[in-house]
Amino acid sequence: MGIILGNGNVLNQAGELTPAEILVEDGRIVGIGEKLSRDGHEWVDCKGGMISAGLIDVHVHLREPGFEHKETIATGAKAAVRGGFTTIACMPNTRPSIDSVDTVTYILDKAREAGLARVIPYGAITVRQLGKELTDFAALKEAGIFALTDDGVGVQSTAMMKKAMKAAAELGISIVAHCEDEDLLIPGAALHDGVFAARHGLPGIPSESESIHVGRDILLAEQTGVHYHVCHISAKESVRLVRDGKRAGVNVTCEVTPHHLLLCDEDIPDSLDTNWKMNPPLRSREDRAALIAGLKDGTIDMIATDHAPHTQEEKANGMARAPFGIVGLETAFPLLYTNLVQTGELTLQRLVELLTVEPAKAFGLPYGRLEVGAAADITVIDLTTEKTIDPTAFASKGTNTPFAGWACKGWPILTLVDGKIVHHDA
Ligand SMILES: NC(=O)N[C@@H](CC(=O)O)C(=O)O
Ligand SMILES: [Zn+2]
Repeated sequence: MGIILGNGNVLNQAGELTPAEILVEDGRIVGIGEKLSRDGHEWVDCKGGMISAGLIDVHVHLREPGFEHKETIATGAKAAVRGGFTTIACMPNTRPSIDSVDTVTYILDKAREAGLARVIPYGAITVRQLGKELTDFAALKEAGIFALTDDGVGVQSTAMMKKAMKAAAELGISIVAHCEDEDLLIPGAALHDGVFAARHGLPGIPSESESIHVGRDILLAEQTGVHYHVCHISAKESVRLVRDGKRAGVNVTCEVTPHHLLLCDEDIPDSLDTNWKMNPPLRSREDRAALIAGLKDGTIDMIATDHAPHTQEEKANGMARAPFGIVGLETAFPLLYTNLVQTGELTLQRLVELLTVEPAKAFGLPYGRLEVGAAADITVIDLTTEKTIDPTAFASKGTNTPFAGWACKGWPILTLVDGKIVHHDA
């Protein structure tokens, strides 16, 4: 006996929503049609919502092991499926960091126990993410990592990055980079080096601290032939470098976060609320415009949340000392749908692609498509009911978001992973 997702709509080739039912059996999509035979299957009402392939997020901080007070694999995976995400890749800046087979295995086991989203851990590029010594790439690959990254910090040494790319290319693993040149950082700087920081007399984080690494790494990727992916791109110069790299035939991809697409430094409240502090920082209005242009022309390949939960106590430490990061899994789709699709900036079809097939394509994942034969990773999204973002209702332990109180449409109501219902807002 299977499950029929009825009373829903799918995007057709032309990007229009058309009525469709989906039949799921044994973890796979086995039928898509306007009316399917009931045949004793369980029937689930999609209430007129959009049925899409499950969303994929390649940039999530789950905090376990080591920082379970901020998030656990179970709470993060719950937040993921509530946000419509069926596959998430989790970052290695845990304690211990994900630099050994044991830690990879620990995370995969915990994720299986939680039984919610697919969780695929990244492996660290360097031991303890200290930038000094490469981890055992072959062993990490064998253990099942998503890709390699030292996210949370940039790989400072150019020689180390080149060595990492060479080794990763040989093994067919992607190198994913948090681009940040620490030489250009001022201690305590928390916000973009732009109009807002200047108005408040605060030290700023310059755009070139990011773009210098982007440029350096694209040249190294060209040399080594590795697939190189830029995390949370934020500066217009970085977008330009990726665009040029792609034109030159370099195997470079990049992601952008919902917050960098929707906010800029001038939106930060004068109260200096630390829910507006994240790394990279919200940049200028022009940077934000360049990110949207990059999404439209294909320079930017995908959207990833950079879900980075921290406790309210930690965030209460003031702008200079509070940790960088905001949560994103439970608000990404409604925010993007309401503020980019409904405003006419992006089509619904493109938004869905940026969260499904595009990340799958870039990283060679067998997910992200709603088609017969595919794994039944499915998300149903209510495009009409408006609700206000309420952090107290999050499944995530983190409530650190600048979007509290925003009214949005586009809320995921049903999520299936491997044919199993893991979230149902009935
Ligand atoms: N993005 C953030 O602001 N913070 C991330 C680290 C990171 O992704 O660089 C975190 O781990 O909290
Ligand atoms: Zn990062």
